[in-house]
Amino acid sequence: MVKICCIGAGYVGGPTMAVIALKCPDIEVAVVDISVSRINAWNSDTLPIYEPGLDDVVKQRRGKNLFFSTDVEKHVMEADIVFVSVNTPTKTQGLGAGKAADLTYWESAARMIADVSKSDKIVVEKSTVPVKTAEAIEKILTHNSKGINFQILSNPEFLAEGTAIEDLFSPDRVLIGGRETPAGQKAIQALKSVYAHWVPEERIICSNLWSAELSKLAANAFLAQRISSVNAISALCEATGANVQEVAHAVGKDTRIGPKFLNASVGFGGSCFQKDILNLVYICECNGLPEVANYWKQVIKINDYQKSRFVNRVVSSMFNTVSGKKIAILGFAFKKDTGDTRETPAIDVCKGLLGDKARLSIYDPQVSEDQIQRDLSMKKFDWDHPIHLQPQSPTTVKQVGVVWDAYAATKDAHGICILTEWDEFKSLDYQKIYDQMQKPAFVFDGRNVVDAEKLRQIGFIVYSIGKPLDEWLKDMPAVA
Ligand SMILES: NC(=O)C1=CN([C@@H]2O[C@H](COP(=O)(O)OP(=O)(O)OC[C@H]3O[C@@H](n4cnc5c(N)ncnc54)[C@H](O)[C@@H]3O)[C@@H](O)[C@H]2O)C=CC1
Ligand SMILES: O=C(O)[C@H]1O[C@H](OP(=O)(O)OP(=O)(O)OC[C@H]2O[C@@H](n3ccc(=O)[nH]c3=O)[C@H](O)[C@@H]2O)[C@H](O)[C@@H](O)[C@@H]1O
Repeated sequence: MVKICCIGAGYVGGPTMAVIALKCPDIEVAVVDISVSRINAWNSDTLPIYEPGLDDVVKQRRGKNLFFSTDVEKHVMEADIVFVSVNTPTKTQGLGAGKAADLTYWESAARMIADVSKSDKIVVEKSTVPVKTAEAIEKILTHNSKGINFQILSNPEFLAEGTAIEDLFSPDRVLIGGRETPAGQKAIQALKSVYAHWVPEERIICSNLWSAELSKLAANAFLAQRISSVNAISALCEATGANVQEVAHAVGKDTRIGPKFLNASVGFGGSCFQKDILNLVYICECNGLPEVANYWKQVIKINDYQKSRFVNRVVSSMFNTVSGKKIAILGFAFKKDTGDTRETPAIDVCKGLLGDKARLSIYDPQVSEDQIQRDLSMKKFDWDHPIHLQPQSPTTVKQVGVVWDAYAATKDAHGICILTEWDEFKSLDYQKIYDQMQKPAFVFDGRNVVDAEKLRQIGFIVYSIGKPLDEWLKDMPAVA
């Protein structure tokens, strides 16, 4: 029986391996991690991550051909194929701080593989890494190996959170990069035969190592660029009276452009877009390409602009001060159908409002109070480290309350900011909410989820990203 071991039981390692175990009953899959609490959760009824459909897949295969363990070395030693899906955060100190990928966790995993291996192995980069990382990993593995043959493959993951299981069941493509040598090609075929259990052959793309590594960074950069493009247009829409949804619809009808990923928003979040673009920028700079670096940097600058533009709009609309005012924050996760808050735009918006001395009452159906408090007190990029190595927040942010219901969050509030597009926010009883709020009552819809006209009829002053402005808002320009 082929044995697979995956180092890193996170958002990628857990779901990816669970699906491989489901689709390949003839393969034994072990997912290992240094975090005891994460592995305990994977072995319990409450999985460490919320992802639609995941519980079912795990329950079907756990204990049969899917195992979660902290015995990292044993499972690596026994495996034929080792996936590495550990954190690759942005460096916060030293050379390349604020941009370059921190490969500490990757390097320690590679060194451990070299130390414990007693048989030939295929080592698969599942984490998103800088282009040319495979070369460095090869050096680590071959330097310490006692005549053992390691083949390195790049097999980046393209799943999106919230739809991870769907994406894994039916991926647009699976990308496998390897060395252009007979041994490299044989390794590619071995990994291809795993995916071929359920992915049609024409969707499995093979390439050289560097193309595979770079394709992942490029794909995320292109996706984020679309959002920054539509968000940039949303600012112009507000200034001119155009409606960004109508513009996006018209633009997306061009089959060369396509309709997906054109939703204007308060900004993109998530663990990867910003991190991967910063990484791309750094690689361009290191390769003497400052113009290319600056081009991609702009995608992040527009994203930061969009978040601060939103905060300015809230403050300026409310007579240029939110000091002491209660603001309800509906939604904290970086998108719907996930409890993940990594780089969520809600963090920057909340910090911006707190900077203006607002009192916040936050509700998200999937995010705990502890998580929100940690997010609001953590330093930028600190979140992207194994949980037990993250700084614990010594204090809680006093002006922040977390409640378990949208009605409690909005009671006596002056304004509401919708920051995640949870479906339930579309069908709230807004009349009831209006009745219990301070007047004038404001809704700032950062995700364009509410029916603005209906809310205006109730009496709300409504701001929707990229939509024609209320007279009230026109009179209160948001100047930083
Ligand atoms: N989250 C996502 O949707 C996607 C993430 N990626 C990439 O996949 C990689 C992993 O991301 P996530 O799964 O989101 O991160 P995560 O933080 O959820 O999981 C990483 C896990 O690796 C463990 N770990 C770190 N060093 C270890 C070591 N030496 N030995 C054993 N375990 C170790 C950590 O304890 C943690 O549980 C990153 O490079 C990310 O860019 C790629 C596609 C999608
Ligand atoms: O490398 C990764 O981590 C993953 O990053 C993204 O997936 P993810 O971050 O999980 O979620 P997305 O659906 O891409 O959303 C990212 C952010 O963009 C925002 N977004 C998305 C689409 C859109 O039209 N507008 C918009 O503001 C979302 O609300 C969210 O904050 C990519 O979609 C995945 O292909 C990739 O594998």
